Amino acid sequence: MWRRVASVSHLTFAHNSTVNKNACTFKCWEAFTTEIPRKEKTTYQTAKTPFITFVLGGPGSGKGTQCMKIVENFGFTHLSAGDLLRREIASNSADGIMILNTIKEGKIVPSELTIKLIQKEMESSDNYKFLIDGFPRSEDNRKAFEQIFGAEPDNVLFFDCPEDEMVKRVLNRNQGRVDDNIDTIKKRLKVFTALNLPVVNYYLEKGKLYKINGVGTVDEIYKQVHPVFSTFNFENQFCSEVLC
Ligand SMILES: Nc1ncnc2c1ncn2[C@@H]1O[C@H](COP(=O)(O)OP(=O)(O)O)[C@@H](O)[C@H]1O
Ligand SMILES: Nc1ccn([C@@H]2O[C@H](COP(=O)(O)OP(=O)(O)O)[C@@H](O)[C@H]2O)c(=O)n1
Ligand SMILES: [Mg+2]
Repeated sequence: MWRRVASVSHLTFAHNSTVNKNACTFKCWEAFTTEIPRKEKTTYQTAKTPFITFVLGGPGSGKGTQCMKIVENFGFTHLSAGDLLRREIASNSADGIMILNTIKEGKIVPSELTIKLIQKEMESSDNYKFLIDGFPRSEDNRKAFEQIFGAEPDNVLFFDCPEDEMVKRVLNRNQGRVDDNIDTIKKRLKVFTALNLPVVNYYLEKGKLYKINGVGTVDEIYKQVHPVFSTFNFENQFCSEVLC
């Protein structure tokens, strides 16, 4: 029988990443000593190192839709940067108006703000597998994430979809979003090409990018996505050190 004894602000990042322990959260679990005698070796099950996937693609390329399927099949926690920003607007926070105006213009919200929202979600999660959807949307987003978290993603999905298909999907999305109109979509597509594609190329050069053809049915597209995750043995992704 296991019980959670600590949830402190450290997440240990992937084995191949620089570790900034102050940025994150880990959970440790300890056996009830009354019920299970302590063994010589260790009685601790250490936290699993976070597994981070960035999910990139233009507006309407299907990021959110495919993330839902990855969640169902692989138990990831889905963090959509856009959803977190919209939640911030809805909560009437001090930054709400600025975020709303930025989204209406199809521009990028200051990186520190978006990262703070992502970080908060990760710290309060019991999970260690995260899909970070719609982030990083610029080189500034990417560099700020690396600086603040001291870590890089384990892998990056990129949904490659022609503009006319993306426009069609966004205009039919019907979620009442302030940016799902033709004027804002045109601006978002320009921002995507100018600011997000350099991030895609950065991860391509690093060998971390999985380019997915974003045209086809949801299931056809997911058939390309599934093998990206089925090759990982998540169960063995433990911390390399004893943390508590
Ligand atoms: N393969 C697909 N074919 C047709 N429509 C799709 C497909 N994938 C997603 N959609 C629809 O397109 C819209 C945009 O998808 P979404 O997942 O929200 O994209 P993104 O998060 O990249 O903006 C949604 O209404 C969604 O239901
Ligand atoms: N990293 C991010 C992600 C989104 N955003 C803003 O939020 C908007 C909507 O993002 P989203 O990811 O929900 O959009 P979709 O690609 O899902 O259509 C973007 O157009 C940006 O204005 C941002 O500023 N920075
Ligand atoms: Mg989305």
